[in-house]
Amino acid sequence: MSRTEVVVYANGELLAAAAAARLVTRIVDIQAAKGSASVGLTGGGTGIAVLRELKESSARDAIDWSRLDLYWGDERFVPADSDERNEKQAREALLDHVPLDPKRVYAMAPSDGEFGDDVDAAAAAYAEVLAANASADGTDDGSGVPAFDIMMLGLGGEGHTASVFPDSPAVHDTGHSVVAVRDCPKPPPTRVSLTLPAIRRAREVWLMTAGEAKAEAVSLALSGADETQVPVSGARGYRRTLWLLDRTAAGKLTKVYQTPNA
Ligand SMILES: O=C1O[C@H](COP(=O)(O)O)[C@@H](O)[C@H](O)[C@H]1O
Repeated sequence: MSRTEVVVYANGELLAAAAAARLVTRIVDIQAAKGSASVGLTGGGTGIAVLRELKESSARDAIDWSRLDLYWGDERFVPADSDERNEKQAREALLDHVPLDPKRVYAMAPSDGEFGDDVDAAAAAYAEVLAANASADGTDDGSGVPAFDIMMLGLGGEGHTASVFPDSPAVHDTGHSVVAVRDCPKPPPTRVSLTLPAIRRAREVWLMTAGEAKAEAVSLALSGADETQVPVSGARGYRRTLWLLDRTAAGKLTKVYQTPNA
């Protein structure tokens, strides 16, 4: 059975620090239980702030970084050295500072990588990586997507998550795990993204966001809005969906949620 939980923090800084602490605990518990853990990373302000907090935390040494598989929920299809790239931001914030096994860091291709500017090929290649890993780790249910332990995601004020935007081809795609995304309303316009069905292969989805601009989308998603109009509504973990919000992002919720020190 899947459960939804909402935790509200006083501000975005506290949210990022608390999410980083939560991530350490969860990864350590998962590694203790089954040897290794898999985590999907997100771009965006809050997602990168969480990684920065983790880098600064001495508790990060509790994680066995060599037994961690890292994926991305989406990537901006730009050159490898572009500051807009989610992977580059994640590396600077955390990944370059911890002893990861480079073979277990599964980045999506940049626009100057092995597939050149062919974004469809980049998406197809990532789908192949997911399928190979799902088969290797024994979690393939026929979808070709591993059962990620934790998928971290952000969201946009218009309701996008990963790079799945409202009423876009990606949100209507139920036949692929990874898609090329063009003409994004938010720049950069070309991206690679997991689809909603692939996201739902995660045991836990953590939706993390701060700011008043996100309040409407948060409220719509938690009221069960149609995922084709509010894609984040369809981002659910099959065991748990955890919303980590600051007070302003939670500002349009009518129900009272757990609010530590908020
Ligand atoms: O472009 C993106 O935006 C979203 C949300 O970012 P935010 O800065 O508004 O929090 C993010 O989830 C996604 O990974 C990223 O590519």
